Amino acid sequence: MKPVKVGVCGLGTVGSGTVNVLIRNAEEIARRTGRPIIVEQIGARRDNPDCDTTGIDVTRDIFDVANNPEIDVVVELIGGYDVARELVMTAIENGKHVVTANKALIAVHGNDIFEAAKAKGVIVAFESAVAGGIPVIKGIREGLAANKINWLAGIINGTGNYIMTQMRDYGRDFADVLAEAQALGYAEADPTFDVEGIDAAHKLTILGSVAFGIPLQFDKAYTEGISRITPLDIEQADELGYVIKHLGIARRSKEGVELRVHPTLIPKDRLIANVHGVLNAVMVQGDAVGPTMYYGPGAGAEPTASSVIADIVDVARGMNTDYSDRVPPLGFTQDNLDQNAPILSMDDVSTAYYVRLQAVDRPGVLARVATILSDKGISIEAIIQKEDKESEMVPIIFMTHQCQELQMNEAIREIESLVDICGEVVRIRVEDLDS
Ligand SMILES: NC(=O)c1ccc[n+]([C@@H]2O[C@H](COP(=O)([O-])OP(=O)(O)OC[C@H]3O[C@@H](n4cnc5c(N)ncnc54)[C@H](O)[C@@H]3O)[C@@H](O)[C@H]2O)c1
Ligand SMILES: N[C@@H](CCO)C(=O)O
Ligand code: NA
Repeated sequence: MKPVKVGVCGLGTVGSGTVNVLIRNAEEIARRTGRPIIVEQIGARRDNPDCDTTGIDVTRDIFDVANNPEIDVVVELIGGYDVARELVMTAIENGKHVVTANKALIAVHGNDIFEAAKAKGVIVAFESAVAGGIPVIKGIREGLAANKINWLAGIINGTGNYIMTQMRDYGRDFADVLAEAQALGYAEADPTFDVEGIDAAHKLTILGSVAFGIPLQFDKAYTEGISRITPLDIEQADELGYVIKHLGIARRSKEGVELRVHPTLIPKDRLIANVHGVLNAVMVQGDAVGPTMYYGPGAGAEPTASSVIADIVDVARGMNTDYSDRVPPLGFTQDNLDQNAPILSMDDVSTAYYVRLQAVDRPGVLARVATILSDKGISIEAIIQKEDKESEMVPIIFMTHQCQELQMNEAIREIESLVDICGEVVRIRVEDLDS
């Protein structure tokens, strides 16, 4: 059979990993596809010492690849929004299939890209864009196709999980661990995307669309990062039987769809609470199957290449079929996407909370705070008051039952205005993730 000719654009961490694994495992991959997959051309600004490109045509202009009539599949691994969009649209316009690891691109421009791909009858595949090496897109889109999915929750940024794990287990400094994650090739070109939850929100947007059959709506996802998590809260959570994880949560109810990324307290005995370092995990709850979990490396050259190549294999198998016989990009046919499902604002979301405040150690303070919470209809599950003999300030922690975020925000504003409360009230959402 004719070989499938691939053009790889971008020869950084993922690009070099992809070329290396395609060459190393060429025989094993061809045993699966029934025909060879060949790296026909590479578009790279510069050579990469981690990748031997001997015998491969290397061009400095990635658009040479998108316009090369020999090429069947353009693999976009340059990252970013604008040039990547232009490259992918050019490739589609030229009738080429596209594989991309770029979650920013799919989350923000995916609806247009999928429409263009449909018009041209080409495949756009993006398994590596979410949770690196874990086949979670395929797992949800194909493996759970029988289910009505109720919710999913995932640790979907390897860099962030790596930082939080190193801070918690070794007391290491945030900036040091971030620099290490960058050196290991885990971080985004702009690492604030990792730390402030933007990368996780890109991935969550994609997961939500694949789970619920809704258009991609990154602009409506709520995003909160990990940069304000303190060692004190990590320690307090631990004492209370919780781990703090940076989660992306998508939930569907009759009110609408929740799409939110934020630090979250999870009971220590949940499997997902024990996912550490660069590892990622996504829990998905389907009505027929119940809770499931997908686990593995969320970043890094070859784990990500593993998913990029799985997509190339899918293209090799599907490229000669009719468009309507293929798995649609989001797993639901494009004309059956639910255009009207509202994405809830964070004010309308209900969760339980961990609330920590610093109060002057004077009689009546605790009662005043409890009264504010109760006036807002927030019921308290536990109060923990710490003694600090060195200071006249005491830390107080409230664990609450579920309440609406709007009520909690109002309560926090009132608590912060009390004279005996010092500084900002810390609030971290709590999720049980039990069923
Ligand atoms: N690193 C990971 O673990 C990982 C995992 C999953 C997904 N991704 C995604 O994969 C993509 C690539 O990430 P990476 O970590 O390999 O980044 P990287 O910075 O290591 O590599 C990107 C490469 O593309 C090149 N490039 C950028 N613009 C170019 C242009 N116009 N012409 C030619 N070359 C250009 C850069 O010079 C660089 O070598 C991103 O979308 C990223 O979000 C990365
Ligand atoms: N920067 C991303 C790469 C994988 O998508 C992460 O750390 O998870
Ligand atoms: Na994946």
